[in-house]
Amino acid sequence: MHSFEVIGGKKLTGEIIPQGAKNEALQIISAVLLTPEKMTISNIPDILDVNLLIDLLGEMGVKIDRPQRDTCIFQADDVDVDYLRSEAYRQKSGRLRGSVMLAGPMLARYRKGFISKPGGDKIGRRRLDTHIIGFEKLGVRFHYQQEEGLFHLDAGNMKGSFLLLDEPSVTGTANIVMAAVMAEGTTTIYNAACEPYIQQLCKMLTRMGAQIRGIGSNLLVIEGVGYLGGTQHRMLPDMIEIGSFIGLAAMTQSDITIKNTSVDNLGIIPDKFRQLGIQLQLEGDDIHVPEQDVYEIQNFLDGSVLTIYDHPWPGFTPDLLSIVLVVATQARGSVLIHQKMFESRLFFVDKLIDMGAQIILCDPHRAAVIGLAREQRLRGITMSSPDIRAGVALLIAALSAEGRSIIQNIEQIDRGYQNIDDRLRKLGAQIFRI
Ligand SMILES: CC(=O)N[C@H]1[C@@H](OP(=O)(O)OP(=O)(O)OC[C@H]2O[C@@H](n3ccc(=O)[nH]c3=O)[C@H](O)[C@@H]2O)O[C@H](CO)[C@@H](O)[C@@H]1O
Ligand SMILES: C=C(OP(=O)(O)O)C(=O)O
Repeated sequence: MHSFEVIGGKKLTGEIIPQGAKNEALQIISAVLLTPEKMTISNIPDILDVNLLIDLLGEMGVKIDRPQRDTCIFQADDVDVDYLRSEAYRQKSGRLRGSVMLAGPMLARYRKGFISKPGGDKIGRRRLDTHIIGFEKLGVRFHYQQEEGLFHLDAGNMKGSFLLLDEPSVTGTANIVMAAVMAEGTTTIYNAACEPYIQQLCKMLTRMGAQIRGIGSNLLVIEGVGYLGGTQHRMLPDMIEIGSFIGLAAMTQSDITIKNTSVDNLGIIPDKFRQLGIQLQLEGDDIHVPEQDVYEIQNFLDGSVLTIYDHPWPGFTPDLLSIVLVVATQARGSVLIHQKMFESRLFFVDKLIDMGAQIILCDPHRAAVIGLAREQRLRGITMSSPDIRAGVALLIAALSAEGRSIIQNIEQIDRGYQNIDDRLRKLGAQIFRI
């Protein structure tokens, strides 16, 4: 188990390029199972979760050529369907959330699928009802085998249908779309997730020969086709990494330019940081965060205290709330952070409180932050990273703090941030892997 040693309090400067998007990569790489033809995927982030998924595909018999670290050519022309029942599959897939999205393409192509308890962040209940009920509406039969901890899915003859999802689940929508593109007839998915990563998946599937209308909306209409061919696809930059870098720059009083951010795909993210008083300058597709002494949290128009909460796209992503929370600890003013989707994602605030932050954890979903307006610095401490985004929030806190911090359990951070220590050192950060 590695840790990061961080000597805080240093201002950073320079340019940083965001990695390809983790959560897009997990969808796109699962989709290569839909065709026996070659799929060339680029801008793949070199991170634990994505590499695990690529390994899983390799073990299923998918041919993988990796001419560059960020590019893979996949060919799923000889897949071992039964591998998904093996103990090895259960072990590996249990380490990442994204593995659940192998089921949709497997059902489409082989009419069979298995879902074991997927991994991912332990941030509260993460149910799979939307996935399973969605498949069921397409005619898939399922049974849960308790001893194996495995959902067995059997598609027989999958038929398009009308689906009103009980919630716009991101991986659930991706899974159902990937199953429906090769089901017979028309599938209508209402209350679908519609974030840029789902849009990217749908656009790629269309290039492969799928027929999908309504891309970008919460109403997708899919006409099933009998065959999909190969294509090329490039991942968007990771919007959560971009948000994390904005927060990092503000909190450490740094001057950072985040390159090639695909601003049009960031939705409301820049505005949420602006509500915290952070200046952002858009320079083409780059975001420049200039050095700022104090940033002041805005109130709502009626003068009441700002609340920042998560909401399905185009609302604010839950994956950036931990970052917003940590950044608010050094702002002038107060904000209520309301994490509606996940029930165990705010508990890391006890570490920020130990560092000197003023936070009241009202309940598992809400934390009130009273900003210190830089009148008092946070103090470095030893802490452990509970999940991927809390891990980066703690890293940002440590980089801004007085003195030395140790962050343990950094495998959580490595799940989603590529060589973060090297990249931050290039900006002048004192961070060491120990
Ligand atoms: C691999 C991947 O892509 N992971 C992302 C994906 O996870 P994932 O697809 O697992 O998340 P879901 O969209 O299914 O839902 C996340 C949680 O929010 C709850 N929920 C969801 C929608 C809603 O309207 N109300 C509600 O309460 C769900 O019950 C669940 O507990 O989407 C999440 C929500 O953006 C992100 O945090 C994860 O990073
Ligand atoms: C919760 C996240 O990831 P996962 O769904 O892979 O656990 C995340 O990326 O913030």
